[in-house]
Amino acid sequence: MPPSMPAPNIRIPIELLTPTAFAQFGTAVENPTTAPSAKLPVPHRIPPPDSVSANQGFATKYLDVTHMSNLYTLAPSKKPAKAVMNMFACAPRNLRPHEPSESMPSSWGDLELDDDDDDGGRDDCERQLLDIGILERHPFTTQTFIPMGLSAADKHTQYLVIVAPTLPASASRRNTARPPPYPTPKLERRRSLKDIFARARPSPYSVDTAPPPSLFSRLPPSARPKGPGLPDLKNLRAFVATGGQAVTYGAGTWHAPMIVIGDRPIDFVVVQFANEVGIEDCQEILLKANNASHEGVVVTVDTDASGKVQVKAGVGAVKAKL
Ligand SMILES: NC(=O)N[C@@H](O)C(=O)O
Repeated sequence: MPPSMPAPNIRIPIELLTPTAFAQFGTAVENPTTAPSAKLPVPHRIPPPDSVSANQGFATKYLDVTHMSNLYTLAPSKKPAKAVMNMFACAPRNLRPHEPSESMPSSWGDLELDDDDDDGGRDDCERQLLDIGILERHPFTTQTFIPMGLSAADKHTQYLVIVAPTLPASASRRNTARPPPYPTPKLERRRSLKDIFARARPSPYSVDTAPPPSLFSRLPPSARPKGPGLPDLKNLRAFVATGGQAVTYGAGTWHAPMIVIGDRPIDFVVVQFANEVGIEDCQEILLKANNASHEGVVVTVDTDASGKVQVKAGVGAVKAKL
């Protein structure tokens, strides 16, 4: 049984998955010239500078669309990892009917998500609730989900990418008995006095030398491990992705197991590193509501008459009462 942590009573609105909005958690991979979130209309978009012509001019090749990190050299077991491609065939989730609650406002503030009389009651829009009872992370690897057989225009089947920032380790310590393995860069070997004098440069102010760039600072920001702490549930985010997008969770990013919304399953090819040491490959935490009458962490899922998930926060949000 995975360890658990207390969960606040909180309802989270859905945002549109865009590379910018998702940057602190990993990468949203999409074709920049056709992605719905891009600012310019499709005919006015030009390929970004890091693209090249390929296949005798019949293809545009976008370079390095996502980064894969393998941090297993820092794992306690020292067991090497290999690159793996698995397939997750994900069935649609059961949502529960909307009902008002006394949840605290999400980090977006009170978006009137819990009133009886807003969208939840309208004929052309349905509001349902998704309970989030578990999060997980892969401390030593990125993990990329690539949906198959789903069109960018598919309105009936979409997927949710649910992620949380990481709390500082100091705020997390009292909650878990023994901290699970997490990559920690090795400190530079203490230098001998002989080394120090051999490299000394006269300086009127200091004899310190600049610290060596750490292993992590050389990684792109989205790929850097997030720290060993617990998930910051009050700042959990829920993004809706289209079939035209893949998503990479940065190493150590807390996330919910993949959530499919709609009427059919989605198959994902999932690319990551793994060394088959359970606690190094995947760490889970159960979210337990503080009190039996509380519902815990809940994502509010609004769908229109066609079943398309509505964006209620961030870029492209449709305000309930406009
Ligand atoms: N994200 C998800 O659905 N599952 C995993 O990350 C997993 O490795 O089980």
